[in-house]
Amino acid sequence: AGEAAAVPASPAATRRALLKGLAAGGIGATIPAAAPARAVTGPVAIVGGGIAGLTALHHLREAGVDARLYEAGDRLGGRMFTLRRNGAPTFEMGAQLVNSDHADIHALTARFGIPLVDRKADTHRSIVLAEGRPVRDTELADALRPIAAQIGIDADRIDADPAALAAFDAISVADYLDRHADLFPHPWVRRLLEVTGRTEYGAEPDATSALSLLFNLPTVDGTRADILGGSDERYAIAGGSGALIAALAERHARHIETGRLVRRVDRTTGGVRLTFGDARKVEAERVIVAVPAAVTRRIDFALPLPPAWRSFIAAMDLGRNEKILAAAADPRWRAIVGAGGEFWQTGGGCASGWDGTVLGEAGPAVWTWYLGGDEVESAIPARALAIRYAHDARGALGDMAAACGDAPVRRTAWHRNPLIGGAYGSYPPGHLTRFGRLLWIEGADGTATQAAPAIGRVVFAGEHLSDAFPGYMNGGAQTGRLAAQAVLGSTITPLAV
Ligand SMILES: Cc1cc2nc3c(=O)[nH]c(=O)nc-3n(C[C@H](O)[C@H](O)[C@H](O)COP(=O)(O)OP(=O)(O)OC[C@H]3O[C@@H](n4cnc5c(N)ncnc54)[C@H](O)[C@@H]3O)c2cc1C
Repeated sequence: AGEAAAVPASPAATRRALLKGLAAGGIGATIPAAAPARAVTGPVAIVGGGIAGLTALHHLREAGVDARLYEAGDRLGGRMFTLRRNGAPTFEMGAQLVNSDHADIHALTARFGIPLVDRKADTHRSIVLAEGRPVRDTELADALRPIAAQIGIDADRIDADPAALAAFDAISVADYLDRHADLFPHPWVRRLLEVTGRTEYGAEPDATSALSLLFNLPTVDGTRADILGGSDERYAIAGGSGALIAALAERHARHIETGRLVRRVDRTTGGVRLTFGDARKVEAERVIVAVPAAVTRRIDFALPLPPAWRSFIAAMDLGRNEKILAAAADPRWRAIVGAGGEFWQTGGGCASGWDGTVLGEAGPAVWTWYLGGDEVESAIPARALAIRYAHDARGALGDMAAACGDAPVRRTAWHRNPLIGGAYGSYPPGHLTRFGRLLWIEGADGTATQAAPAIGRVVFAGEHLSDAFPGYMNGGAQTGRLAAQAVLGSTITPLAV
């Protein structure tokens, strides 16, 4: 559809393999024993009504378990939030894009009969603007080839030697790029790697492990380069990500309570007790805690947890990303990048953008400007930022300022939301070496080969605990499914619809 096929890469498989390497190499924290798989008899409480908690609820209810979900806010969905206001454009405030290998999201949407819209079906292009100048595809491939080859060599070393893996994780992206300064034919090539890292991890290059370079960053093959190797961002949920949340909520409405902030989890003789912000209490046999990484430590876990888990909870954090969403009366960028293309730039303005229109329904087009790391701290109001970014990107996208005109603009600021605390899992140097053995790892048959988040009566879920899909809706749904499996003591096949 106008763009060459993606360069084959599989960041999800790479990350899963690296985590298995950490476990095999005996590096990092000791794995607490997983809860023995045994059928649950009493009620199960689920804390957090994002996709992780809702998926856990769904699978438990389908298995006939007496499960109940408690969400602190007055809205379900967490970081999946399609904002609809009468008379205003529909804005996708959080997650929007679904990859081809996001099996749990594919399965859940199919289960509820919600189509996934193929964003790449029509003509589209990716444009890179280097210091204001559009870069041709072959020039991009030539510029990235030396550093991509070096990353490939390091990936092979890591595969062969777990100690090399820890050494690689110990340094930051900035350290790695400094070490290989001679591999950048132009300064903008390094800056491009830095901006893609900010976008994907929400952290500055000196605060992100060099391992991240092996996951989502550029791949080169012949004359073709992919900025986000392997993350094909091919689909969007028809009617917005909120459509899946609405379907799950409707199906299980009688088992969901909103406005229920859990402050404390403690032990009873037969199970656990949750204490809410208003001092009310409920008891359950097990609890699945599916709140974002950064707010897990606001819950008082007054029961035995392995010291490694206490350290993990203290260290878990989220990167900072946000969207500036600008509705457009005249989406003239579609003639340039199409509805499925994207824009990247180094040197000024916003690092990336794409058509963020909620697909599968009528309504105005929306452009997404995507900010990461320190960019989110800008105190400039959303509209002024949108105009500034449009001006900086005009060399690639044409007159965006005129396209968006006076149409509504929204800014998302997830890092300021006290129930969320950031965008998605962030991995500073050394973090995965220390805590990689505490994540879920899924085997080829859909069962967990590492179930460290299942600790007796408490089971943790959430995108930040996923082996292969952190930072994605799919990581939330996958860990919710694995948590439900741990409680049920039996396997749920992700592709069963
Ligand atoms: C700007 C942005 C863009 C993104 N884009 C994409 C994308 O294009 N594609 C993609 O796949 N992913 C994307 N993501 C990531 C995706 O949104 C998340 O990975 C996923 O939605 C996380 O789901 P979760 O259930 O783990 O957590 P959440 O959605 O954060 O849900 C956790 C819930 O717990 C609740 N909670 C917190 N504390 C308590 C408490 N004490 N008691 C009770 N409830 C509590 C919260 O209110 C929240 O509802 C994006 C995220 C952001 C921020």
